[in-house]
Amino acid sequence: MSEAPAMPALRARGLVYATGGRRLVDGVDLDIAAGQCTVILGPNGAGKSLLLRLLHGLIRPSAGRVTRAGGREAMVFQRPVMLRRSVRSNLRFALGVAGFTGAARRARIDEGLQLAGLAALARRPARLLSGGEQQRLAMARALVTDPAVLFLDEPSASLDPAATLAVESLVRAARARGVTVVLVTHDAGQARRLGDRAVFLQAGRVAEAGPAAELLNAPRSAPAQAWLDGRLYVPRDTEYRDGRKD
Ligand SMILES: Nc1ncnc2c1ncn2[C@@H]1O[C@H](COP(=O)(O)OP(=O)(O)OP(=O)(O)O)[C@@H](O)[C@H]1O
Repeated sequence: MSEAPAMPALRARGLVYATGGRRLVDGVDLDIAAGQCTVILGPNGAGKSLLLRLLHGLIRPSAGRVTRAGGREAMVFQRPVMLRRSVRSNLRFALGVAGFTGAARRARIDEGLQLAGLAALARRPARLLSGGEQQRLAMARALVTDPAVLFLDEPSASLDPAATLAVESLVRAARARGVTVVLVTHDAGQARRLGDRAVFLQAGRVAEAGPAAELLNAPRSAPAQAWLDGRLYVPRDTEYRDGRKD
């Protein structure tokens, strides 16, 4: 018996983002599997953050389109954006924007404090928390609104190893709740720990996509192989300014 393939949470077709005459995202076709964690990998400047913003709808594509299965979406950035209010108020405000009121909101505030491990600091101004605590709060604030899709742009890039693991356990909590996670990371170890699927971007294009374990353990494309080996990938037809060729 053949199973009907699950409807993707997001589908990008022919996605282009061009500015200043450069195609920074250059014809991306991608299905983001529902309920899974997709990691987006690639070197600096490959277009990972732009692709994430296009998928989330924060920026408009120059060409192509994103279709979505529906539901609420939330995004967490590398540097958490905290309101100048208490930890509790940050949760309260996000829940209000998402339409939760009354007892349901109060219950979710408590849940968020537990998720973030910040119940003891509920009344503290959020901006006085450590970077790791702020990022846990940002993740919990996103999760308590029950998003269908959670976009994460290098959520642990500025954090130490312990704080990174705390953020990763919140990603697992999201995944366990059935949230579709799309995670941009520079950390191959993190991609291995969290990724179900992986997409490798190079110069705005998908160089390779597939199950995360396969892409990370046995990459087929030269750019992904070079990145995993810690080498600089230089396309064969690259011309150097001094006239030498690769
Ligand atoms: N609004 C913009 N206008 C012009 N160029 C931009 C804009 N946003 C990003 N870029 C450029 O587009 C390219 C891709 O940027 P992007 O931030 O998506 O890369 P990235 O893969 O996330 O990189 P990094 O790993 O360094 O964060 C870079 O060369 C960047 O300088």
